[in-house]
Amino acid sequence: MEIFREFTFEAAHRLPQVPAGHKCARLHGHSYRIEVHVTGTVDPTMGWVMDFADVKAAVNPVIAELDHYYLNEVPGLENPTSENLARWTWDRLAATLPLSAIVVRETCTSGCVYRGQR
Ligand SMILES: Nc1nc2c(c(=O)[nH]1)N=C([C@H](O)[C@H](O)COP(=O)(O)OP(=O)(O)OP(=O)(O)O)CN2
Ligand SMILES: [Zn+2]
Repeated sequence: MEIFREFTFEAAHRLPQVPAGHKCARLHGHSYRIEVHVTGTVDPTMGWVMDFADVKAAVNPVIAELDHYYLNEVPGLENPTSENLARWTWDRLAATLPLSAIVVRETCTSGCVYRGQR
């Protein structure tokens, strides 16, 4: 079974590798949404994989490193694409949660899904 919790944060970024004149080379911001997906068996007594509150407690410190920051200045996010942000988030959480996917939504219509190594 897989459960997920969504987290939101606001941040600024620019994409340093895009060609000159690309709109994403300019400083701009997003209301990011990140889904953290966790997998496991359903405990027969509790009826859940894990308490959503425990997912929240594990993820909130990571979100705090991103919220209202300029992502390009966050170590490891010098090129803060959705893909790199998903991988960065996975790497921060993989030791503490049984992750199955990280979903990053940069806009209402664009994002990525990352399923890393466990
Ligand atoms: N594969 C990726 N492509 C792009 C990324 C990315 O992280 N991974 N990021 C961007 C920009 O950050 C951009 O701000 C978001 O892209 P886009 O969907 O083009 O945003 P818009 O809301 O401006 O889209 P429109 O539908 O054109 O208005 C670009 N590409
Ligand atoms: Zn952007």
